[in-house]
Amino acid sequence: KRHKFWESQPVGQFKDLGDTSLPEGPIEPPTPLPEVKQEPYNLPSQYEWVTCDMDSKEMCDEVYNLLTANYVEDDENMFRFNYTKEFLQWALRPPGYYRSWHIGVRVKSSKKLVAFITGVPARIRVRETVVNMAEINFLCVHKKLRSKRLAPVMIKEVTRRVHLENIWQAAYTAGVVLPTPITTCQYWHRSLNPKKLIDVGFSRLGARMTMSRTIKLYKLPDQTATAGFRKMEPHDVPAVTRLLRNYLKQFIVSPDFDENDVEHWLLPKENVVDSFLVESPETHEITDFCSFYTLPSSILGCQNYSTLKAAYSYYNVSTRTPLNQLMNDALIMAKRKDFDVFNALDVMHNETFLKELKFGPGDGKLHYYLYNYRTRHMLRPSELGLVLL
Ligand SMILES: COc1cccc(CC(=N)NC(=O)c2cccnc2OC2CCNCC2)c1
Repeated sequence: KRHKFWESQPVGQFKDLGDTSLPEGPIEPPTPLPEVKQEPYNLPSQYEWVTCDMDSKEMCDEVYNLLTANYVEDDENMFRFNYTKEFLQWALRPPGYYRSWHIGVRVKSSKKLVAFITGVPARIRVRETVVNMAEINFLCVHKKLRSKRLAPVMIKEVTRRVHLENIWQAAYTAGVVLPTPITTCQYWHRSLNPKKLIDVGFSRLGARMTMSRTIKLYKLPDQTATAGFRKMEPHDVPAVTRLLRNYLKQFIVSPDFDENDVEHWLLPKENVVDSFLVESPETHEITDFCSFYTLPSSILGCQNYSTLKAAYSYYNVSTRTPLNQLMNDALIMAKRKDFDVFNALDVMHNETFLKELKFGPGDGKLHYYLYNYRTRHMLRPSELGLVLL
């Protein structure tokens, strides 16, 4: 399948895959800032660019409504991501964010928001090199405007605005194969509310399984098992930052989080992100950490339910508590918070708990990409320490 647009971009090309003579690192050098295109790319004449100020309630509502009706669906078009407004405000306003990287496209006549793409700044380490990157996300074109080639010009425009801030690399994921993934992850699901998951068609009753047997199979205790397991609090930020930085060192690609980043991305925020840690009752040392973010999905075409409440595994660190026990406590907390399913990718050490804690494989893959940065080889998912929203 020809990738007309991507073959023109500084990304690893399929034809270069075997070529080990190509060094790891930037594919193209930075452009001198005065030479970066100063004016926005041209849109088809009936459309105009709009910078989406997520602090504005009206703008946030418009973005939410566009995504709720037009964003990513599963392969069988039974579910569509339903990011909440508070989640979008959290995801798009991390330390050092640029409002100009929250880009919308309006119809000039009706002023209707019909497309969206975003970037947020992130320091990402690749082996020993920390690179200032943009994390690109929420690329969405209204269903009625698909295959009008809007996506390429939106990608070029967000790239131009990122270049204006002297940033030359980016990280993004997609459910489709583009030139060229740095790794391809399998996603897994752990049922928390199997009856609802079967009712809405997310899961199927196993062969030779009754509903009551299935409910019993996925039943979880009411109480967590780990002594010292508790919700993360603001005063934990320095210790959690140390724990997480030390743990992420072992992966080839991972965020280079500082205390400001940890405060933003990992302090609990209701209906957005939950995080827990283990504080040793004897020494009061923080020895383990687990977290998950809240990303509901709309259930398309179902009478009884309209929303699937899903938790997505975020960053987890185990140095004293066995990872399986730590993650089982995370499942117990997710169940207590009325989540229907707990999702995870096979990144970092997740493989160990996926099998043990009754996760089932999903029916799709998530591919990770770097823009303008070549890695020597493709990574195994277990070498990746980066979770994007
Ligand atoms: C259950 O509702 C869905 C609604 C839309 C798509 C999918 C399947 C899917 N594409 N899932 C994932 O991409 C996925 C599965 C497990 C963990 N993280 C994931 O994606 C995250 C990270 C990338 N941006 C979307 C959220 C499921």
